Amino acid sequence: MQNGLLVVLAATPAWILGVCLYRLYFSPLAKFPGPKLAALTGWVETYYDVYKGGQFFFKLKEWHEHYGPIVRINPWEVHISDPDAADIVFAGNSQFNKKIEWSYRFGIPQSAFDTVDHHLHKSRRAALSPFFSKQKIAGIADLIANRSQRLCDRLDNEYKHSGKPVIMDNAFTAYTFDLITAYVFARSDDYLEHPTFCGPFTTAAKSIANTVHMTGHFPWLFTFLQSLPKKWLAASNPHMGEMFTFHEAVENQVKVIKSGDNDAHKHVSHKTVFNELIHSNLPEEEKTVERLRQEGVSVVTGGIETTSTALTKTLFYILNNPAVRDRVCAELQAVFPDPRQTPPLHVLESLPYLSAVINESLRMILGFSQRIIRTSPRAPVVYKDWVIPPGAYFSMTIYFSNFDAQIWEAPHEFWPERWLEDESGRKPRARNGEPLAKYLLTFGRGPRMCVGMNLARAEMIIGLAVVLRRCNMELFETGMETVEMKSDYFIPMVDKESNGVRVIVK
Ligand code: HEM
Repeated sequence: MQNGLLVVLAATPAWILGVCLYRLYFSPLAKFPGPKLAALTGWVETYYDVYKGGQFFFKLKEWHEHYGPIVRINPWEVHISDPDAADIVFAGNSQFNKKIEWSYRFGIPQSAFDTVDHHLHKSRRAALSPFFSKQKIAGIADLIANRSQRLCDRLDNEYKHSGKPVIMDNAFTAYTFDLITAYVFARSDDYLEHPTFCGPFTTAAKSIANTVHMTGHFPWLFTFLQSLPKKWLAASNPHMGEMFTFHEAVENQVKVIKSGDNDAHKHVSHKTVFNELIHSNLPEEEKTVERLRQEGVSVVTGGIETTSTALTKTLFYILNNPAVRDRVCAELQAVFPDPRQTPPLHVLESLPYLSAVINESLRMILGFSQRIIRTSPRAPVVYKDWVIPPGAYFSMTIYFSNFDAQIWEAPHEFWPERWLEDESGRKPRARNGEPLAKYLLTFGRGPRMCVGMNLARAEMIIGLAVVLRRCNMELFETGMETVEMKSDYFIPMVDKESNGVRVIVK
C-alpha cells in the first residue's frame, strides 16, 4: 500500500512534466502563437472568467494585439480575430461540432443550441426553424403590435407627466417575455401587467448567465447541483435558485401541453411552437418531457434577454443622439399617422432610416459576448497559412468583428448613416469595399445562426416604432455606463452599479 503511494507520488511530477512538454512542444497546436502559460493550462481562462469575473474576453483582445489574428488561448483551442474568418468558422456548408464541455453549462445539452454533433443539431434545428421563418413571424405581427401598444398604454397612464422614471430594461424584458411565452406555449404570464414590469422570472436569464463560467469550467457542476434540494441552492446562491425554478416552470409548461391540460393553443390565431412539436412526427425520443424542457429553456431564455437588451440599448442610443431621434421620428410619422394604429410589419421594415438604426445598434449591442467555438471532427481547417488540426477547437468573438477598424469607420461611434444606400442606390460598403452587411455577425452565421433572428428583428422594429411614436421620452440620469460592457457572462454585462436605462415620459 505504502509502496503504491510512493510510486504515485514519484510518478505524478513526471506525468505533469510530460503533459507540459507535450502541450508546449509536441501538441499539434504547439506552433500557434500565444502566451506559454495559456498553452500549458486552461486555468488561465478559469482565473480570468471565474475568479476575476468575466474578464477573459478582455484578455483575448490584449493577446490579439500582441500575437496577431490567430492565438492559442488554451491547450486545446485557437481563437481568430479576423472578420473574414467568419467565412471559415461559420461556413454555410460546414459540418462542425460544438465544444462538448460547454454543452452542460446551461443544463440543456439536448437543446438544438447546445447539441454538440452537427448531424443531430441539423435534425433538431429543422424541427424548430419553420416556426421562426420570416413568413411565420409576419403572421404574429399583430400580436407583437398589440403587446407594444399595451406597453405604451402603461407608460401613458402611469408614467406620463409624472416625472417618475421607468426602467426600460424591465419594461422591454416584460415585453419579450410575454411574446416568447405566448408564441411557444400559448401562455402569457402577463409581465406587462406587473406593477414594475418585473415578474418572477424577469432576471432568470441573467441568473442563468451569472453561473455560466462556473458551470462552463466545471462541466459536472450543473448536473451535481441539479441533484440537490432546491431550497439549499436558493439559500446558498439566489441565482442558482432562480435558475432551477425557471427550469421547473418550463418543464411544467411542456407537461401541461403534453397532457392536454393547457389547450390555449386552440384559442389563439397562431400556431404555438411546443404544441406543434409535441404533436409532430418527430421520433418519440425527441419528444420526451426532458428533451422538450431543455429546448424550451433554450428558446425562452434565447428569446428574452438578448432581444430586450437590444431594444433597451437601441432606445438609449436613439435618445442619446437627438439628431438620430428627430430623423427616425420624422420617418415614422409619415407612415404611422395615428400612433394607436400600428402599420403592417412590411411597411415599417421598408423604412430605410429605422432599418439603419436597428442595424447599427445590432452591431453595437452584442447579443452574445462570449466567443463561439467550433471543432472539425475529421478534416483540418485552413486559415491563411495556418492548418488547424481535426479535433482542435477554434473560435471567434462577434464583438471583435463588429468593432474591427479595418471594416468599420469609427467603430465605437453610433452612426446609423453608415447603413444607408448612397444617392445612386449603391449598397453600403465596408472599408475594404465588401458589402457592409456581410460583417454584421450579431446573429452568428451558417448552420447554427440564430433561429430567432426574424422574431428578434420584428420585436425590435415594431416595439421601437410604437414606443417612439407614442411616447415622448427623455433619458433620466442615464449615461454610457448603462450600455458599455464591463464583463462577459456569455451575454455582455454592464457596470454592477448601473441602474439600467431609465426614462421620463413627458
Ligand atoms: C437580438 C437578439 C438576439 C441575438 C443577438 C441572438 C444571437 C444568437 C447567436 C449569435 C446565436 C448563434 C450561437 C452559435 O452559433 O453558437 C443564436 C442562436 C440561437 N438563438 Fe438567438 N439571438 C437573439 C434572439 C433570439 C430569439 C428572439 C430567440 C427565440 C426564438 C433566439 C433563439 C436562439 C436559438 C434557439 C439559438 C440556437 C440555434 C441553433 O443552434 O441552431 N434568439 N442567437
